[in-house]
Amino acid sequence: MSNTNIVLGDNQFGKAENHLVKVTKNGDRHTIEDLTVISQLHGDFASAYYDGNNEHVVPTDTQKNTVFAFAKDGVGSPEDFLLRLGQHYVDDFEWVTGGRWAARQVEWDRIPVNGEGHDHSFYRGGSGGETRTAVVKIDGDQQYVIAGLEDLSVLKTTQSGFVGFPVDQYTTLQETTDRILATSVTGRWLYNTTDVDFNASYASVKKILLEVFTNHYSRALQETQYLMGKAVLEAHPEIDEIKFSMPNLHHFVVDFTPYGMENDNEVFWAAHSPYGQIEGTLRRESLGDTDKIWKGVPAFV
Ligand SMILES: O=c1[nH]c(=O)c2[nH]c(=O)[nH]c2[nH]1
Repeated sequence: MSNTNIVLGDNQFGKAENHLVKVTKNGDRHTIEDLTVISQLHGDFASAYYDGNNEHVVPTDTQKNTVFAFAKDGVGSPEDFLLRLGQHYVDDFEWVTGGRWAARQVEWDRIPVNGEGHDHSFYRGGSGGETRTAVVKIDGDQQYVIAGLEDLSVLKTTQSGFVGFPVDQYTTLQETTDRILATSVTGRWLYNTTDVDFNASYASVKKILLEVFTNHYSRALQETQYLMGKAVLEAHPEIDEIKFSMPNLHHFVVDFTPYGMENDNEVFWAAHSPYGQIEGTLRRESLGDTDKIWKGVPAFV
């Protein structure tokens, strides 16, 4: 006989997709911060689920309002903003023990006019088309910060190959020592402290990812991913772990022989799907189990 007792397991609730744009006006010179925030609370909410008793239920509408109200004092960095937001709930509502707050931030760059960035007109920035991400989790007196980026598009036209793979009856792939390597980097990294200049750290991690992508002959996207993550951890002692998901965006050399022409790695068919999906975690060897921290964070492996 199966056990028919149904009990409440993990739960959280809040407001998603709070799209916030903060304009900071320094005279005529304006700046923009554009982020989409989700707020979710953890704590003693069992009686809401079991009995419809809402006395502990901080309304999702209030959580939405709080996101916008907190932006009045400026955002600064998504990580600091989420830490401030999250700690407010833990400090002000005794039955809230923690939660998960996350943001996706896009950049706006000044439109250049006569060689100068315009005061109040902007266009979408992010040189690689990426979106910055941040997640803050609070669990009692523990604060965890996971920063990241999504869809940083990179491509190199040579210095990449793929040889030495096993061959079976289904293998048609030819070995190559010269191919296009293209991917769209999604990564998240876990800080071991909150005492960080998060904007500077983000800029540095992005720079390292881009530099390492360029600076070696890639024998596989797996190797390139490892080198990118290793370089981040070596340069940033405040980061303990980094996770990646990278599509291998195949560029196939178009066969020109039916046209009596040669194609010397010049014309490619950029296939959209299917694509390889290369995922991995790089971490300090001494690091303990972090599964609890990553739980509920949109991630990969
Ligand atoms: O860098 C690569 N990694 C793979 O795992 C793989 N598999 C494949 O077909 N091409 C490639 N390229």
